[in-house]
Amino acid sequence: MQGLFIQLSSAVGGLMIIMTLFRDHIPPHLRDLLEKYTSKLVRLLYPYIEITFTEYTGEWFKKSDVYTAIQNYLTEKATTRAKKLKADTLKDSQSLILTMADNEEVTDEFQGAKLWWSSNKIVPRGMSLSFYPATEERRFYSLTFHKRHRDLITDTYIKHVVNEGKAIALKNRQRKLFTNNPSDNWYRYKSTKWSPVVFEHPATFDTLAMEPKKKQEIMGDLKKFGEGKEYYKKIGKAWKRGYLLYGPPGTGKSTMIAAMANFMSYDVYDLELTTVKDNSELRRLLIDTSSKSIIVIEDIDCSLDLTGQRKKAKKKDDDEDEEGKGDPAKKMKKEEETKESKVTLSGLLNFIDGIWSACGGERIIIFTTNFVDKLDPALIRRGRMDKHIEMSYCCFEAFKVLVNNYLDVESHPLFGMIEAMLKETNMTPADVAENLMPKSGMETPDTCLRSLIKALEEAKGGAARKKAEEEEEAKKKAEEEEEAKKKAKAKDAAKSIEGAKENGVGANGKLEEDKVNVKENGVTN
Ligand SMILES: Nc1ncnc2c1ncn2[C@@H]1O[C@H](COP(=O)(O)OP(=O)(O)OP(=O)(O)O)[C@@H](O)[C@H]1O
Ligand SMILES: [Mg+2]
Repeated sequence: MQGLFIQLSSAVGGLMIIMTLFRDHIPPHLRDLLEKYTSKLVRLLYPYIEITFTEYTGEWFKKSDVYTAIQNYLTEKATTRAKKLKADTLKDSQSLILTMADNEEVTDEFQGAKLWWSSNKIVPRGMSLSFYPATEERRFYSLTFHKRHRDLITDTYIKHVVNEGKAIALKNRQRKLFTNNPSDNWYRYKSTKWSPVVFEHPATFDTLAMEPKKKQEIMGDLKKFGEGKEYYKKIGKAWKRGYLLYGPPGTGKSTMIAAMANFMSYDVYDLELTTVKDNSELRRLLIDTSSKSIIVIEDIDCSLDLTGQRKKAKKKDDDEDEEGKGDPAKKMKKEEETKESKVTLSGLLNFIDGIWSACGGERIIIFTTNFVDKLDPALIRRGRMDKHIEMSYCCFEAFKVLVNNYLDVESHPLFGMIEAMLKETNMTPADVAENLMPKSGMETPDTCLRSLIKALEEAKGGAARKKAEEEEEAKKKAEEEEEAKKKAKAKDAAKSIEGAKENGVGANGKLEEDKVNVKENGVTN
């Protein structure tokens, strides 16, 4: 069968060559007829299908998203398979990349089907006015495959290529860190709600000091979330996840956020709540964030009144307002004060739970706090903040990560001593890291570790001193309270004697006894 196909193909090929060579000698009507039937024959015998993807769509200047996705997809294949490559920079990409050179071909395989991709360009002859940017060249990719794979390619493969290409673009893109602008500037010329800077934080889960088990659990959770599009759709839940990071200062909450953003290849929106005037501004800001992003509110207990104090403060204002009715200076002051953030807990909860939270695809929301107990339970209940992560003082496992990061040391005879000391002393990873970091460039790992031991000893001594001082303070306070109680009792007793005297109680009765007691002890029992 294959032999027959080859023979027929060469016959048709021969016919086409003859036609090209003797084109001018063939009468026009016969030439048209021959061309028509030859192309019919070619279509009949040629079992391959070709699809082209052009760089620009019908709209002016609009680069085709599908073309860009294919370009990204083929870039990965081309670097290992193509013989001719060209260096290029893709839009929003971090670095120089190698793409397929023009007229180059790479092969691909998908579920047993073999496919050929080629990159082509047409340079139109002669001068013409064009709306296409830069040059006159029109680039396109051609995909060739056997017609028996038609359904597989058109239904599944092309979608797969486009999705893969988009994922590659996402991974390689220059990520951004956004901070919110005050709303007074939102509608100025060229102004936006968020200001971006390039996000290049080096923290990763590898460099994060934490128990490995806990770290793995968080990474697994994030991975599951990132791949959970269909799952969230199935359970009818908005594709978002909330994390609450809590712990003392310097335990790595901000570092963890950076590591999460790098792990997921997400942008970060750092939301400063104190510059947001009210709930509607908050909503406008949040719906202006893009998909695949982390929205961070640091120190949530400081930026928002979550403990009911806002209501008290407001009530006080109202009282003052009543008193100072008609006073223009007070009125102005009040107007100025009301300009401050009026974002409420319910406003924040509405966004987290409400239908807006489902706009624009996957999002992670992270709150951090130093004082988890201060937070309103409504804010941190499961479902809102799906995962609570405690960032704690440095344990030995975390120390091992830090010592490896800072000193390239995996084991050392001093490790045993440090392990024991870390169990007894609370020291944050930030402090451990600070002590491990070589200061003058003359230190060896040994001297750095000894300096950490010294710091741990001091911290332990300091903690013991602090504890003793606290105990002393508590004892003193208890004694003072006891003394005050005694004095109050004596005062009461003296008062009752006076009262009894006035009422004429016998001079030798019980009252006389009490009087003696008061005189002698300063107290009655
Ligand atoms: N778990 C950790 N792993 C690696 N480095 C850490 C860790 N914790 C702290 N550090 C180091 O200490 C510095 C301070 O940490 P970070 O800013 O993440 O603490 P934080 O918990 O956010 O503190 P705060 O509550 O004051 O905001 C970081 O720059 C980092 O170098
Ligand atoms: Mg922080």
